[in-house]
Amino acid sequence: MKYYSTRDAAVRMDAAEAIKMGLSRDGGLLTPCGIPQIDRAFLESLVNVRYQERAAKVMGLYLTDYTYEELSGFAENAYGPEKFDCDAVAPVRTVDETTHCLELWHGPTSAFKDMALQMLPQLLSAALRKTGESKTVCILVATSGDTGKAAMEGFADVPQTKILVFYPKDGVSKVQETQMVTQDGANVGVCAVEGNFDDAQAGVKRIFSDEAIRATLADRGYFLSSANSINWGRILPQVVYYISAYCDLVRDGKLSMGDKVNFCVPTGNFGDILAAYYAKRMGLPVGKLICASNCNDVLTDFLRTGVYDKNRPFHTTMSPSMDILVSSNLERLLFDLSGENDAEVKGYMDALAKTGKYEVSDAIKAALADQFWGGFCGEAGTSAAIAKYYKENGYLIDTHTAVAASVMEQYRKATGDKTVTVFVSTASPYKFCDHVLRAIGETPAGDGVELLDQLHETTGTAIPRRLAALKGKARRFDLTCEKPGMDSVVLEFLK
Ligand SMILES: N[C@@H](CCOP(=O)(O)O)C(=O)O
Repeated sequence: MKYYSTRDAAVRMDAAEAIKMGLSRDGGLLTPCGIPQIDRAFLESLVNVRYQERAAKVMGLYLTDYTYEELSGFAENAYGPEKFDCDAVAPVRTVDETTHCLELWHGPTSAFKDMALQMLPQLLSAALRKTGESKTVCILVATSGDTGKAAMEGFADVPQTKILVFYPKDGVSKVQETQMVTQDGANVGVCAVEGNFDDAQAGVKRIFSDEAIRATLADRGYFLSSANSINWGRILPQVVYYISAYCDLVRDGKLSMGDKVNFCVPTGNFGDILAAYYAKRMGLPVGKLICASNCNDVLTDFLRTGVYDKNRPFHTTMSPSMDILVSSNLERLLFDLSGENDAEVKGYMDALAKTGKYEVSDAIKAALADQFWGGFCGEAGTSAAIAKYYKENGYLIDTHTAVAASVMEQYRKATGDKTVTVFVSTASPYKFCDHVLRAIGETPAGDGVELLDQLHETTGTAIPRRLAALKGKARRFDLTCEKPGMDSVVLEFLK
């Protein structure tokens, strides 16, 4: 399987090269040339096997320059009991007969990003070997809260790698910030940016395409790559859990093989819901893909009108990981829906860069309407969903999951669709204790990690082990920069 760029389909490379590069030189996203198809027999073969085996089999369809033995070993390392607090890895929890929740936060940093970021460092290390690379790779990350910590945890002390994370100052939760600034590892760095996530992401992309910076770093023995979902090595491990959830529902008698299921995904950078889209394109029986946003509702408007317009206020919300107005992975979706038309996609992206806005073709609008449904939920609705699930189901969910739960209800009301629906739970409620406590009627007595015990004592739920260990952990990083200063931070980090 070869990979090409969404902005230049003439570019061709193996998976190892694509994972190593992270982003194509032309600014496009590296994407598989063709989507492998799975059939009923393939799905049946996964029903009664462990998550690790499902992961190796699904990823093997795309990573044809990696052996099954390699992928299977990586999956064992990534998803073992020393990393995940649950044997099922990504368990599906039943809420009622037609509603299930896919819990993706049982990994070391309590967010869904672990599902890919426990895998990506292994894929990348193998890619360095396979391509005979002698330079050290520096992973640059922009985060709105969860990716940064998960990437640092995955890459900490991995040989031939360094990792530098930029997060929006005042744009992540206190627990998320504490997780990042206390990270262990000799090869890690983190810096707050005076701006929002879009500023941090734009800065990272600008540095990637700056030839002068690349040349300077090459002289020093470094090259840059990404651990954001612009890297294909981030998306692919995420495809696995949609297929796995389907297999669990069949195994547990909640679905018959071949029945359709909807997925409702809390969405920011569009990587997670894109993974669900790829699972559907591969042949997984999926009905609607429900895209849930917080009050940064650019995707809701886009899915309803075909006009993407980021010229609107940026809101800082209680679901910070979704505080995004430029959703990078939409580009891969547009590439697929346009029939891999690189020129068309490049046109949309150029317009976005110039005017902050583009309108897709009628053909793409029709495909979006057929496959997706978009909705958003504001702050009051998010709190109400947390309270409802806790009081009615005894189920404690975080602020991002609550957005998905609320939008799923909106979808059902608007359409009357009775299809079995899985909403995706992307983070532990313990990462957002203050908002979760308030939503269930408590007054937070403190801030950040001080609230872990209060949430535990109020709800009787378990504090994730690694979050509990943050209490009293010393801060290692205290760096802040202005937006234009990100370049200097990179050059200083890689001196
Ligand atoms: N929600 C993210 C933002 C970056 O998204 P990614 O999936 O491209 O890494 C975060 O938590 O940082």
